[in-house]
Amino acid sequence: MMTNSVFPGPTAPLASRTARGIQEDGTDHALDAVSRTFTGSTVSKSLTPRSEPDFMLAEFITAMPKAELHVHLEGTIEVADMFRYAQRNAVNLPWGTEDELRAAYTYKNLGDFLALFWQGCRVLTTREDFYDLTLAYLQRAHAQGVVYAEMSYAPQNFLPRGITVDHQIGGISDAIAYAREDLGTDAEILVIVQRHRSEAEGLELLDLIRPHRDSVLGISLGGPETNNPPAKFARLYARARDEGYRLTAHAGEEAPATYIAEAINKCKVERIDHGYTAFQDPLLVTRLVDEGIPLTMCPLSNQRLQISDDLSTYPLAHYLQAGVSVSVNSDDPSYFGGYVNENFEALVTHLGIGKAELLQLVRNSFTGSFASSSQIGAGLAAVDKFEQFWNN
Ligand SMILES: Nc1ncnc2[nH]cnc12
Ligand SMILES: [Zn+2]
Repeated sequence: MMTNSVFPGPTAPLASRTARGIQEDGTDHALDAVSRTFTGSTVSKSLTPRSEPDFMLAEFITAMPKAELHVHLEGTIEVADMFRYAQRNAVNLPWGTEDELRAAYTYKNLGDFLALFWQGCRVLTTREDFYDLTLAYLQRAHAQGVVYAEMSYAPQNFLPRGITVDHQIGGISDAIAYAREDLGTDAEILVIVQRHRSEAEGLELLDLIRPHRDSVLGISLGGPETNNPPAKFARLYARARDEGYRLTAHAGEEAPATYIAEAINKCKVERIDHGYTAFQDPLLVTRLVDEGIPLTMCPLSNQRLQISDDLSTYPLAHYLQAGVSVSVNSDDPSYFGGYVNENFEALVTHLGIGKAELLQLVRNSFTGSFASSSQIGAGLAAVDKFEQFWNN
């Protein structure tokens, strides 16, 4: 299939997969060699964070085969494309120039960000827009070594403007088919139910997407978290489970750990998006390990939304050490200053993690996915092969 996109594809070249060897700096970055205590939101550690990721480590990050499990398609509109979509669809934007738009990308909190994010959604209108948006993300993800992506999007961002789910899911699915064939990157759709809307509206959404059941792998809950607890959607999740969807929810992004426990207990989710605040309840962290419930964490998002004011105390290190299946993801990459690899690089820079942790994180990205067991096996085998290749 040929793409009919009017947008230029991303230009980032695939990093060489032939480069070998990481220069260890004498300090082993393996977590078990590190003394870490975790109290409240503070991780103290003996490692010195790097001022920036080593060149070779950045190359290692790009070359690692990986899955991305938490990315909002609407959050992948690049600044220049925002203006192109707006022009093509005759949508007025409140920003006159790309620089003005970029200057608006500072957020006090999640609500502040969502107000801007919803403005951005207004430029997407046609089936072709959804196709172009999805393909542009998958090309970028492919260039970053992503071999499998679970891409979220919220149909309720578009339904009030009369944009049908047929156009939305149709455009996204066509781009997935193209990327699978042309890039070899596989992808699935997760539909987000907006938590500030009623459960009844969410149930109507389940009715609307039912004809596309085969194109949608799972359901998540997104939007403003505080005062919109998961239990509000318990019936919706029960129905989604009956219909065979895989289940996840944003929880513990800005709200306390009780929201994470509630998503697991009341909505029976299999995975948690973010889970940043899990550290507030050590028994919950143990439960995540014991029950194998993964967290899809997004460091740059948490930093830009002022959830984590200092990535050198980012709790991912603690969760990884405790044995939680935590993965690294970009959330809304064009709004938060980086795609998945920039998120990995931020962890190297601020937490001082090294190759062993990076490999564990990408293994978790496959085992924590909703892919079939054969796809997960293939992803893990690709990581094993990569590790052997790199070590020899
Ligand atoms: N970070 C985020 N949290 C909740 N809902 C979102 N929708 C898009 N980005 C989101
Ligand atoms: Zn998210």
